[in-house]
Amino acid sequence: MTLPSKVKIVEVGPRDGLQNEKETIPAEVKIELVDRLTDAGFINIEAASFVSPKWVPQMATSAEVMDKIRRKPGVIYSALTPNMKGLEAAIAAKADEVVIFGAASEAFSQKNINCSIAESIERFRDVAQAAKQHHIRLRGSISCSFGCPYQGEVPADSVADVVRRLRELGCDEIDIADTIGVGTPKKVQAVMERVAREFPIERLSGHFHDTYGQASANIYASMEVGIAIFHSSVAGLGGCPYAKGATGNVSTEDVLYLMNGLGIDTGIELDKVVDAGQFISQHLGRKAVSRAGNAIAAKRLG
Ligand SMILES: CC(C)(COP(=O)([O-])OP(=O)([O-])OC[C@H]1O[C@@H](n2cnc3c(N)ncnc32)[C@H](O)[C@@H]1OP(=O)([O-])[O-])[C@@H](O)C(=O)NCCC(=O)NCCSC(=O)C[C@@](C)(O)CC(=O)[O-]
Repeated sequence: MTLPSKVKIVEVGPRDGLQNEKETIPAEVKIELVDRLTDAGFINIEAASFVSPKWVPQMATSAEVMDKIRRKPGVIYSALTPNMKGLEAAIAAKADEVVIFGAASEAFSQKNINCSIAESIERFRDVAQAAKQHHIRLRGSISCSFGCPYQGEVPADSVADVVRRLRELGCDEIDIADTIGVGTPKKVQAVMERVAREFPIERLSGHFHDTYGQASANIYASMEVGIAIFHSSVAGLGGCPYAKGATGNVSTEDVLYLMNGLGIDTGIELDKVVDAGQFISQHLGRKAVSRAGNAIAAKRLG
């Protein structure tokens, strides 16, 4: 199978990457991180999450971040919105895109957003209608598409069912997420081929956490079956608070190094992403979780 000549990389570090950090990160650090990523050339950055601050305290600065980042024309700044309260906050914050986020497993849906899959779709219905009325782009995200920390196996048909429901709500793009990083290439290809029967493949994305070190292989395998949109997290930051032990998304630096090596265009400057990864890692007081990021940074030191 041929690989795509160009892929879209959605940078989720400022949200998925930081949401799990225990120490409160000042808004100005989050703002500088987003601005650095804007300068690196991303056309889509997930910068905020309008959820309960009791559930995810780190995202309580989302309104300030969205207000003070330097917006570049043509760049989509996204925010998670699980319900109408979140959507109203996202409209006030002038989000370019809102993300409704469900799960392919009942157990994770309950743990993450405190409702069943069916209830979440009903909650999302109002959010989707309001987003469309306000001409805001709508993305859907499906957690645990390759396995659930609570129920284990997740059938591809379960993922396809949620894709169908999100399609009916009018999603412009749908993320197939490996929340706990358990996916491996053959399984990933099977799930991607199954869900591509429910939704245009060019608007499906792969969101891979790297807990078992499989994310880059899974990205390659996804490209082989036609996926050309991927999420990643600068410095390999992150993990979902409701998936114990889940590490961060695959690092953006590793993904860009892979794409550059394959001659696949991303429009993003790897060196600037390495700078951003080193910036946030220094603030957090720990090394980046990125092989390519750390190797490039070390090489600079000579
Ligand atoms: C979804 C809820 C709010 C439902 O929580 P709930 O308890 O069912 O909602 P509620 O309506 O009963 O409200 C409870 C409290 O939350 C407040 N509230 C209610 N909604 C909002 C809101 N939008 N923004 C701010 N506050 C809100 C509401 O005002 C109330 O405040 P109180 O009266 O107790 O002071 C809750 O379960 C929640 O916030 N969960 C957090 C989910 C989350 O952020 N998870 C991590 C992101 S998802 C993820 O990382 C996975 C992903 C996307 O990356 C893909 C992958 O890898 O899998």
